[in-house]
This record gives sequence, C-alpha cells and structure tokens, in this order.
Amino acid sequence: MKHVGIIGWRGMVGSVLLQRMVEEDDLHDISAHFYSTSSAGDPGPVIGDVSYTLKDAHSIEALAEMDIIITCQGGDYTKSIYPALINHGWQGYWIDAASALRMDEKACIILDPVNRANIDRAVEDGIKLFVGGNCSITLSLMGLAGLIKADLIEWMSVMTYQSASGAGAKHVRELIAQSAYINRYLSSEELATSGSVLPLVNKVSELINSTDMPTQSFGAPLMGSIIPWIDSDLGDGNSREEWKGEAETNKILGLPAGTIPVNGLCIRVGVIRCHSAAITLKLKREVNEAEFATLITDAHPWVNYVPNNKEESVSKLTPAYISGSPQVGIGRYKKMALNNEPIYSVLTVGDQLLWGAAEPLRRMLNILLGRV
Ligand SMILES: NC(=O)C1=CN([C@@H]2O[C@H](COP(=O)(O)OP(=O)(O)OC[C@H]3O[C@@H](n4cnc5c(N)ncnc54)[C@H](OP(=O)(O)O)[C@@H]3O)[C@@H](O)[C@H]2O)C=CC1
Ligand SMILES: N[C@@H](CC(=O)OP(=O)(O)O)C(=O)O
Repeated sequence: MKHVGIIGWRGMVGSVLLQRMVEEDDLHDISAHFYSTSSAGDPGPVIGDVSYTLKDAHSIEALAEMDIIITCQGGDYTKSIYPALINHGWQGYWIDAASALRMDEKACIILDPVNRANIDRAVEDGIKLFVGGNCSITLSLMGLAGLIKADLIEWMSVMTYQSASGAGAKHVRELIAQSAYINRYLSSEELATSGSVLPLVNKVSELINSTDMPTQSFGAPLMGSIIPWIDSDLGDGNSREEWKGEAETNKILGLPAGTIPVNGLCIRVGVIRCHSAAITLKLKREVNEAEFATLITDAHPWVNYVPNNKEESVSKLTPAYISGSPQVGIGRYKKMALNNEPIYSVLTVGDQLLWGAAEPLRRMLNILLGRV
C-alpha cells in the first residue's frame, strides 16, 4: 500500500482537494497521512470512521516516509521543503499546486485532458515532480482544448477576471468581510428604491474607501472595486500572473517557449469562486460558430459550449452558475470586426478550485497509482 502525504488540506485548494478525493473514493487502497505547518500533533480530518492525527509538515524525516506527497501549502513551503527533502535522498513523487517549481526543467505541468501524452512520457522518463498549472491558464486551455488539438491558434490575448478565493482562504474571507462592513452601515430606508440613489452611492463609495474597511490581505478594497494586479511586479510592465500565460501554455502543450504567444491583463474581481477569461484569439483560418462548437465539445467531457446569445450567456456562462461544477463553460464566440482577419472573441468560465487546482492533482495521484 502506497503512503501518500497530504499537506495544505485545510487551505482553499486543499479543502476542495480533500472533498473531491473523498467523493471519488481516492483514499481507498492507500495509506493517507495528513500534515500541518501550524498544528502538528492535533486532530486532523475525520474521514469515514478514521480520525487522522496531524504530522509535522516541517519534519523532513516524517515526509521522507511517504511514497507520494501532494502539497497545496503554497510556494514558500515548496521552496523551503522540496530541496531539503531531495537532499535527504528522498525519491518519491511530489505533486504540487504551487507555482514555485512549475518552470523547473525537471517538472511536468499536469493537465491530463490536454497533455496526458506528455504526462505519460514524463512518468516513463522517471520524472517525479508534477505541478498543477496556473488556474487561469489551466481553465482557458481546458476550454480551448479542441482548437489546440486542431492546431488552430496563432496567438491569444487573455484578459482575466479572477475570483477572491483564487488568492486563498484569508482573502475570500476578507471580500466577504468587506461586504459585511458596508452592509453594517446601511439601513433598510436607504436601500428602499424611492428617492434619489445618489446619496446611497456616495455613502457606499465613502465606505469602500474608508480606512476601517478590512483590506489587510488584499491591500485594497475589492468589494465594489477591482484590483488590476495579481502576483509580483516583473518590472517590464507585466505581472508574474500575466507572464505565466505564455510560459505555462507552451510548457503544458510541450511546445518550445513562445510558440504560441500569449499576453494580457490579470484582474482580481469581487467574485467568490470561479475565474473567467475574455480571450481574443488569432486563428490560423476562419472557423465558424458551428465548427467551433463541434471542435470544443469533442475535445473532452469537461467542457460546456454556450451558444453566443444573450439568454444562454447570462444564465449559463457565469461564475454563479459554474461554481462547484467540473464543467468549464465557453461561449461569447464571435468574429471580431478587426481588419477581416480570423480574430475571434471567446469567454471561458471555470471553477479555479476544481480544474484550476484540485482536479489535476488528484488525477495525477490516480495516474501514478495506475487507476486511470
Ligand atoms: N486558491 C486557488 O484558487 C489556487 C491556488 N493555487 C496554489 O495553491 C497553493 C495553496 O493555495 P490556497 O489553498 O489558496 O492557500 P490558503 O491560503 O487557502 O491555504 C494555505 C495554508 O494556509 C494555512 N492557513 C492559515 N490560516 C488558515 C485559515 N484560516 N484557513 C485555512 N488555511 C489557513 C493552512 O496551513 P496549515 O494547516 O499548515 O496551517 C493552509 O494549508 C498556493 O501555492 C496557490 O498559489 C493554485 C491554483 C488555484
Ligand atoms: N494566482 C492565482 C491563484 C494561484 O495560486 O495561482 P498560481 O498557482 O499560479 O500562483 C489567483 O490568485 O487567482
């Protein structure tokens, strides 16, 4: 029986990962061990009739007992623990949600509906480092897999609308706390529809900018606003989140760097769960909506094509509709009136905690265990 260590299980990604592993019965036939960076020795999750005690996620000895480690603890943890474990002589498989090791030449980025052949080749070649891709890129590629397989994409501009939970548990709590802070100061009379709305708008605008608004995690108000920067500043006009777009897309597809140019802006929005991306696509030839729908839908079972009309877009292509679903929605496909070139718009919406994070990790475990 393989010993599988799970680190980060109470975080945003980890709690969804654990929920999915329980739903899919992934814990059968393995010996699971749960770790913590903050409360080793305390009671951990209770799954069925098994109560787990937490092991120390900083103990190299305790980690080295594992055949496979799945971590969603974050990049700083990976950067400090993974090299120490390797130096200790550990030879197990490391499956990671964090970006820290993604571009390492010994790492394979995992997104099996899109790059299963690359994953299988990596396993055969003895690669032991498997990293989930950036959530926005992963979800865009899941939506566009049919066009990728048909080699139809010349370049893409990806403009993201990333949810608060993409930044982690503390951040999504803060968005909800910001909303609660504003609500606390509003009376039912102020919310009534009669009279001028301007005093209400002005009051809420003041509350949003108040120094008492909880902004410790995001550093800025998100409720009623956007934050136009995600991850660090690379100093060349790009955020690191934007840089990942091209670097990871080509690596996931097993293409030489820069083969498919990808760039855009990554924006944090006051959405609870689900990342969206408005993508401008330069295709290699004209593709009408019917052909697009067939290519997209035939690619894999986790994509849902939404015809480009108001009724279906408004009802089926939203974070509210897609949250919690493994289906990645793709729609708003139309030819853009730009020089009559084959340039198209498309919107992808997907749950960044499922296909954007937890799903590739648990499926990689199942690939290593020979279950799929
Ligand atoms: N959030 C997302 O949508 C995505 C995240 N990722 C990546 O996955 C990794 C983990 O991200 P994410 O899960 O969002 O991070 P979180 O911040 O939600 O959780 C990370 C760790 O923080 C600790 N923690 C401290 N306080 C709390 C609290 N109040 N509630 C829960 N956990 C707490 C836990 O460690 P402990 O139990 O040891 O104290 C937990 O494992 C990161 O590298 C991230 O970049 C990748 C794709 C998508
Ligand atoms: N940065 C993404 C989530 C994430 O953690 O991405 P990455 O794994 O590439 O750091 C977001 O905030 O929405």
